[in-house]
Formats: sequence, structure tokens, C-alpha cells
Amino acid sequence: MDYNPTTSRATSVEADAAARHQHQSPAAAVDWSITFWGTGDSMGVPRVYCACEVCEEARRSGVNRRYRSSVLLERGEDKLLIDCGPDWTGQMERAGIFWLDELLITHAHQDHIAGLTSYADACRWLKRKGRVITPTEVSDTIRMMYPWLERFVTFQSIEEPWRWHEWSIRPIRVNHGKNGYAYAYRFDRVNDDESAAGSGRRQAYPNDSANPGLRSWVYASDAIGLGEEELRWFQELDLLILGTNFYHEQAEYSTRSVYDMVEAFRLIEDIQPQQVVFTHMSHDIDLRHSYPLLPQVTLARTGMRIGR
Ligand SMILES: Nc1ccn([C@@H]2O[C@H](COP(=O)(O)O)[C@@H](O)[C@H]2O)c(=O)n1
Repeated sequence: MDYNPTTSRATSVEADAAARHQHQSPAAAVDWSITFWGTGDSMGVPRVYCACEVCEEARRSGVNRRYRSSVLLERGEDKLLIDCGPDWTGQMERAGIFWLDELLITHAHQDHIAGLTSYADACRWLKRKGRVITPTEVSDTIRMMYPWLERFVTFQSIEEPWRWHEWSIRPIRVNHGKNGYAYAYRFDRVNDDESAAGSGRRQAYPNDSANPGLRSWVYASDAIGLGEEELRWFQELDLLILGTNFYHEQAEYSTRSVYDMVEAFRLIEDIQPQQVVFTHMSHDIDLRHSYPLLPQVTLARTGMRIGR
């Protein structure tokens, strides 16, 4: 996996947008990448009421400015956004993207779905029907919360591994602590030969075996205390993107809903992913500080991009 955190800056999203505006062909975007549109916990950073050092820095210079968690998986024109929280409109603007056909949703909490109302407005104005991919138990809740959405979006149920371009996407129902359950998604890249056959894409997106890019990864923004059943799907990963709200959260366990970094280290030692990126971070985390981390761990930054 080609992953260089030192070149991962907020501007990479804008650079992509600029490249698109210069009419680069999809062949120039060589492979799948993941861009962090949001890396914050449910309240984002800065928290509106908070004058802590991290929130103040986020207001001033913005290293710690964190939008609600969301990542874009893309290769050229193929784009899949995971989650659509309340910062979605600004995230689209910053990326220079005007339309997304498909959204994949992890769970029906506001910090992951509140942007769906704006997405529906975009569908309405553009007279296009969007697609919201999520397990039925999640779409049932979304339908109750926003009954008008279905006029503008189609809900696509995902219960089993589901094929999206070269990816097999497996929903994994994960413990979300006091907040119930959420879904993580495991992405496994299936045989390129098969999916490229006849598509004319093989030349445009060469699969360089010396540098295979993203292959198997999990996005688990909202999970805690995962057990054996869930962790079956967290094995042999080249990348784990894991939500960690705090470095070491002091609150009583029964009141919590997301891993902290100290707990995550134990998880990582258990499942041994090659690379790990922590996301869904609260104002407890100051990106100006250097935390004791495991060598394979990086803290996500707004706009950070993984992949080629
Ligand atoms: N039924 C619920 C419960 C909570 N929420 C929102 O989810 C967020 C929870 O924060 P985490 O740190 O546990 O991800 C927070 O914004 C709650 O308002 C909800 O929408 N529905």
C-alpha cells in the first residue's frame, strides 16, 4: 500500500478537484484511494461551546479542525462516500465535487446521516435519484427519521458481501456500546482480471503486483469492545480505519460507545493489520502533540489521502 502521511494534507482534496477541472483523464488517477473528508467525533472539532486549547486552535489555524467522520473511496469517476453527516455540504464544496451517485451508511446516528437531507435536496434540484446503501435495519430507521427522503433516494439493502466495482463489501454488525449497534464495512478487492475483462479499464488502471495498492481494509468508525464473532472479519487487513474518540477515555465503560486509543492498541496487537488510521477523534486529541502510538498507527487528518 502506498501511503505517505507526510504528503497527506488538507490540500490533497483540493488538488484532486483541481486535477479534475484540468480535464485529466481517469487514466491519470491510477488506482483506488481513500480520502478523509471528516475525522471528528459526533460533535466535531471545534465543539461549538468549547474554549479548550484544541478547539481554540481548530478555530485559529485549523490543524485540529475535524468535520464529522466520512471517507471517500474513489478511482477516477467511481466514487463511494461512506457516511453523510451534518458537514456534508461543506465537505462536497471542499472536494470540488458536485454530485455523488452512491452513499454507504454505517448507522443511523445524526453525525453519520444528518447530511442526507441536503443530499436529497441535491437530488431534487438535479432531478437525479441518489442511492443510499445500508443494511435494512439502518434504512428502516432513516426512513422513520426522514420520511420524505425516499422521494429523492433509493435505498439499497446490503446484508451480505456486495459487489461494487472491484470491491466485495461486507457489512459487519459491530458493538457501539451504549449507543447500540453500528456497521463496519470490510472491503476486499476481487480479481482484477475478472472485473477488468472487457471493460477497457485494464490499461487505465494497471494492477502493479510490486505495489498492489489497497487490497483488504475495514472502516469501523463507531465500535467498541469487539468480540470474536465481529473480529472474524478484521483479520488479514492491509488497512484498518478505526474510530478512537480519546487517547484514554476516563468515562465509565458502560457510558461509552467508541474505542479509545489505548484499547485500540490491544486490538491491533490481536489482529495485526499492516496499517491503522485512527479517525472519529474528539477534541481530546491534539494533532500538534506526538502521542505514544504503535508504529503502524497514524492519526487521520482532514483531507488525508491513502492510496495511489
Ligand atoms: N439513537 C441515537 C443515539 C445517538 N445519536 C447521536 O449519535 C451521536 C453519538 O455519538 P458517538 O460518539 O457514540 O458516535 C451523537 O451525535 C448523538 O446525538 C443519534 O443520532 N441517535
